[in-house]
Amino acid sequence: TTIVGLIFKDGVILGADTRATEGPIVADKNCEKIHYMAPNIYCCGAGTAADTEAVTDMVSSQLRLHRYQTSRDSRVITALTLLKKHLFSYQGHVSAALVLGGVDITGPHLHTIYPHGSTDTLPFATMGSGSLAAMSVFEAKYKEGLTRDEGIQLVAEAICSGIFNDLGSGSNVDICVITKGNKEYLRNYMEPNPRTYVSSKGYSFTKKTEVLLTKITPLLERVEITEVGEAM
Ligand SMILES: C#CCCCC(=O)N[C@@H](Cc1ccccc1)C(=O)N[C@@H](CC(C)C)B(O)O
Repeated sequence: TTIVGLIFKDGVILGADTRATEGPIVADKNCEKIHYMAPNIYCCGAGTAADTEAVTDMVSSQLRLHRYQTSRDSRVITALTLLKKHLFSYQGHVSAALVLGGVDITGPHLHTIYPHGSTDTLPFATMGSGSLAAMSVFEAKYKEGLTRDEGIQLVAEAICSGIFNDLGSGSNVDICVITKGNKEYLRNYMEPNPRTYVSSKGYSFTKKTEVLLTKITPLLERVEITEVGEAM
């Protein structure tokens, strides 16, 4: 996974790739890693898919109940505290590495949360197996006061760095733009790895191959079963 976040002029932008793996196998080519926490708060997840899904769902529900109790919009710090206390209590056994971002009455906020429960607050952040590739892009190009388009561009470039240089990341780029009173979830903002069109007409072989096949087929018909169940 490659997940990122940055603070720009008007708020926060989150980004993620869409690959889920099981060892060397791609288990899902287009999964969603940017989770809804509250109308103004989203969270990217890396690590064990089940853990990132479950922990963000749980805290999202807690935030919703808290909004009813307080009659107020959720704050990013509330989500941060609920997430880190839960992860810390499980001593790192819940393998969720998160990039939490949102805009509340106190302004824009971006945090990283590690599986053991430690957190950091930064103007730009990356997590997952592709985090080093993505961070190299931010270290080279991030600056304060980025416009919405500049921010989206930089997030997309950082995610693409993970997609093309980390085998644990791949497929598409998802982006989420959060500003005061507004959010845009851009699912599959980029699809830089389209599947090349597979001919529906089947395959055609060169003349030579056909000749070879006509020679081999009669031989195959003469294969005898030497022992029960054993074919030569
Ligand atoms: C779909 C499906 C099965 C997903 C299995 C599954 O959690 N894969 C993990 C890697 C992993 C972790 C621990 C044990 C085994 C396999 C994975 O792809 N994590 C990505 C993020 C999640 C949200 C998709 B990323 O961090 O690479």
